[in-house]
Amino acid sequence: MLDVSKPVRLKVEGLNAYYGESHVLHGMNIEVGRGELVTLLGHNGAGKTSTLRAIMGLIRRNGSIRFDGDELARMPANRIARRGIGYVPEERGIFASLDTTENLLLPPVVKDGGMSIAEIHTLFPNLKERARSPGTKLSGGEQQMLAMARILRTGADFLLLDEVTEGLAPVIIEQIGVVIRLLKERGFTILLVEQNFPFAATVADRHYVVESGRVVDMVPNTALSNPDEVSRLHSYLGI
Ligand SMILES: Nc1ncnc2c1ncn2[C@@H]1O[C@H](COP(=O)(O)OP(=O)(O)OP(=O)(O)O)[C@@H](O)[C@H]1O
Repeated sequence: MLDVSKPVRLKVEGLNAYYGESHVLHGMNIEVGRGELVTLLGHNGAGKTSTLRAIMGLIRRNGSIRFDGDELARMPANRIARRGIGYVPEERGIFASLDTTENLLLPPVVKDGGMSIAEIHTLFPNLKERARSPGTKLSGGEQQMLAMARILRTGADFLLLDEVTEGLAPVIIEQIGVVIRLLKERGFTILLVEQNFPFAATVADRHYVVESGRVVDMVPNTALSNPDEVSRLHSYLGI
């Protein structure tokens, strides 16, 4: 259940989205309360990434996307980013020709309260050590940390994170988990797309299960102490 003590920041209702003629989201419904961490789980091609893209205005969509009381569904992408929503795409988007610090400084600041470079270096010590390394020389884990870090500098306080653990070693996944829990403690609100369910269960408040472009179930993380709930979730995910 949505924690009623937390005001809703994001309310997606009846969201449809399209790539050209291809209709990929079929009435998605999602709510994320202030300070919550909510995941989108589901098979490849279920529509998780497309949901994040539709929220950001990067693909054609209709339906309702209320964010902090404003309707985003008809807003262009550049205005949506300025509302304080930070998107970390699966492909990370690190510029190979720029070094770590140049990549870090690239996205424009959209809101007060963003992290300073010093704070970012405390959170991600690797990025300090690698400050002058070109993007191409960073490991997958360092690239992922950089992709998250540069959004934290912009002042965005609502994060859309797409598969931040994909292809990373367990020790790096653990570090990313520490950072995500710390961000939550600092009041960030996070919508996380994950294939790695064991990881998702260590950071999330609730999980939405996505199938064929719609939400088919919602499971609070606290319910996972019940083995029946775990096997229900596993059966959706084919674990
Ligand atoms: N650029 C694109 N052009 C056309 N169709 C696309 C494009 N990107 C995704 N799709 C289609 O949209 C549907 C939803 O894909 P989406 O990437 O949102 O799924 P996902 O749940 O994020 O899975 P994955 O983990 O594989 O990214 C799929 O049928 C996919 O083939």
